[in-house]
Amino acid sequence: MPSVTLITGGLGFVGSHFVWAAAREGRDVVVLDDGSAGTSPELPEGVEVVRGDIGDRATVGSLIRRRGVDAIVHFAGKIQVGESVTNPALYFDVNVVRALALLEEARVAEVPRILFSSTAAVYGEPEAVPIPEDAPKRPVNPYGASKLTFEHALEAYGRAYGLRWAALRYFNAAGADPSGKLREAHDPETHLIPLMLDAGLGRRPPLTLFGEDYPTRDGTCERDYIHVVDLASAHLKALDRLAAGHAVGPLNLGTGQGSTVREMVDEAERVLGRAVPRSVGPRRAGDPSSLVADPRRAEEVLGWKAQRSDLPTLLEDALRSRT
Ligand SMILES: NC(=O)c1ccc[n+]([C@@H]2O[C@H](COP(=O)([O-])OP(=O)(O)OC[C@H]3O[C@@H](n4cnc5c(N)ncnc54)[C@H](O)[C@@H]3O)[C@@H](O)[C@H]2O)c1
Ligand SMILES: O=c1ccn([C@@H]2O[C@H](COP(=O)(O)OP(=O)(O)O[C@H]3O[C@H](CO)[C@@H](O)[C@H](O)[C@H]3O)[C@@H](O)[C@H]2O)c(=O)[nH]1
Repeated sequence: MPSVTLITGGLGFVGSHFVWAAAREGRDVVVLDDGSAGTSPELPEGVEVVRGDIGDRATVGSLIRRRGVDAIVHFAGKIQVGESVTNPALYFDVNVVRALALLEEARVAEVPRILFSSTAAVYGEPEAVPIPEDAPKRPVNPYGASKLTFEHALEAYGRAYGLRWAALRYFNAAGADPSGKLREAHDPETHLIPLMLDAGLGRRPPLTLFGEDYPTRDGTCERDYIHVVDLASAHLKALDRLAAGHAVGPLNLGTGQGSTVREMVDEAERVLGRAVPRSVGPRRAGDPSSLVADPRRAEEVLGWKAQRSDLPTLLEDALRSRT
């Protein structure tokens, strides 16, 4: 029987890019999204979109059975670090309680494999960068804690029930499809790249740099920005590996190269050809100083390497999607 993949959160930033990548390879996919992020990206013709909650077991179960789903790629969730500090109840509800309902329904329906969007936030403040997968996991915000909890559930389901799973720990998802038809559009937008490009384009207020007293080379936070198109290709490879009967487990998806906030702003100014108005503000709660992936395990296991994540390409793609 041909494979059918259920994509939760397929109307979101990373999920919509994955839907296109899968469809371009002729894969059969169905999207489940409750629309809570308020985005409605253009998706490939013919892709079924079910409006529903991952925690609604009746909806999930009937969808899995009706479409014959044999793999799940689970992107749906709440994603803002700052909001998770002020409203942890929401993060544990969506990212843990409802996600566990999805997982349990998948088990009952005998779905053999699942890919999960995890995050660098599971590591917290790392002891050393670049960060390998077996580094200590001590999240410093409820967002990271909620994602790590779901990873623990996957591990336990794998051991007890033979579920084959991968937890793909993205570092900072960024960029956009080179066609310009998809874009990073969170509401409210909290991510650095859209905020700084829009500030440079005069569409938003000046950018605030959150802190300049971090122990990094220029005092601003360092992150590892990974293009969504590279994320999508890693997911396809991970799905194939699971389908071939292999275990995958946790994998970092990053480039291994960190960029500071100031370096990002400098590169954005070059790509924009104009200044990004900005000021320096206090630190944002829950921000680790430096998060850079050691991507070697993903490269070995998946035979994958980031291709479009160099800063000029990544920012040019992001800019094209906003103009
Ligand atoms: N953007 C990043 O930098 C980044 C980094 C690391 C990990 N991640 C993870 O990747 C995943 C996707 O992130 P994104 O940036 O595309 O976020 P996004 O907000 O654009 O997409 C999430 C999607 O999930 C949907 N959703 C939320 N709650 C739902 C529910 N209860 N039931 C059904 N659908 C629901 C939303 O409507 C949205 O379309 C998330 O799990 C996030 O934690 C993102
Ligand atoms: O107006 C802004 C917005 C961000 N930043 C800084 O820019 C960096 C990147 O911030 P942001 O784009 O908000 O991403 P992160 O907070 O690093 O979090 C992202 O990356 C994490 C993994 O690193 C994921 O888990 C999260 O889902 C995703 O939101 C951080 O140092 C922020 O302090 C600013 O200085 N000013």
